[in-house]
Amino acid sequence: MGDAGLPSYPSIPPFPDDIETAPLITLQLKKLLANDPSEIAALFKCGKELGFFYLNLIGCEQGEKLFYDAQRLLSLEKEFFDLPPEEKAICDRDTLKGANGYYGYKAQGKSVIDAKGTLDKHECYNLKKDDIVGNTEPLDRPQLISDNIDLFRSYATNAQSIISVMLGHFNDQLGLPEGTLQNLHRLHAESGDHVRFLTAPPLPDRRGINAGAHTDFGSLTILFNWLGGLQVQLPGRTDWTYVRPVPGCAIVNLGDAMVKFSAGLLRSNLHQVVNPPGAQANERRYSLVYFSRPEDTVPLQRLKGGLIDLQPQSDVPEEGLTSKEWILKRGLANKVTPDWTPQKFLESRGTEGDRLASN
Ligand SMILES: O=C(O)CCC(=O)C(=O)O
Ligand SMILES: [Fe+2]
Repeated sequence: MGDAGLPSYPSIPPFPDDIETAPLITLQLKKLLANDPSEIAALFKCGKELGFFYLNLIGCEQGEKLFYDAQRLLSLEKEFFDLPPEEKAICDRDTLKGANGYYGYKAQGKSVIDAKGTLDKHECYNLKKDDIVGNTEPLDRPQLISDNIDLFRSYATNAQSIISVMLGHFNDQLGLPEGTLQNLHRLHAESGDHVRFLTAPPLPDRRGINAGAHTDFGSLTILFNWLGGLQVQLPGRTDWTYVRPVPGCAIVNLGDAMVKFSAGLLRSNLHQVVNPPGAQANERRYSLVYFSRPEDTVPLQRLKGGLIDLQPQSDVPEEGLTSKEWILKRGLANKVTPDWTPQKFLESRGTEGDRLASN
């Protein structure tokens, strides 16, 4: 039994009670699955206002399965990062065949977190949904990952199905033709969806940023973290506010694709990750993320119909990159390479570009 009274939840030092935390709304997955009208309205409001919310997974079979799979994946994640470097090198993103330089393992300090060129403080491993569910040939990976592929499959298919329910509600609230958003995110179509393992050691001075300010590139993100450190920039503010991890809840946020599809009606909020606060500061931090993204060939531009047609038209023509092009543009521009420039980094920013520029 862990801290939260939930079986298999890890024992961890408490998140401090004396720091400001972001007022994220808690939505009940159980109610969203049951098409509860007030929960659906609350989901839409969260999407328009902060773009981040807690999703309580307890109380329904699908949610509890996701929650308990996430706890098992946390143990696996710790084992993965403890593998010797030569094992992790099997799936190094810079040499991994078929990874486009993006999927696979990234060692600490291999990307930059700001335009000054500051190096990141985290390690991560991105395992593609297409790989997990058999849409494409598996990329090379350590045996540990292959041995646990059933757990990844259970987790990814369940996450994708929960995301599809939420996309359906956004679709209907936006007044789009039935099934529009869900049909741009089909499980068996190739996309940039992936499961991410992410870890960072405690920083030497217990301060500082381990993942820089960003918005997520895709549609919806389901995030599990156990220690604090995630921070959001609340609307109208330029400082950063911690998001308290809540046992039994995932943190869900909208990405840039939702902003583009909805012509700015929905919000993809800036966030960053710093060293855990208070009594948690000496701990290694882990997170587990499911990123959903539109299918590879989908152009990232405003959809037609419903409330979107009432959004202002921009004078600047839309770039209209496909989902795959957008991910690679954003995902590769922060790599430490000989030709990295601050300009390249700035040009690769997401829909938050204007907000960052105004800070
Ligand atoms: O580790 C976290 O809490 C957030 C991670 C994140 O924002 C990301 O991987 O995009
Ligand atoms: Fe993120």
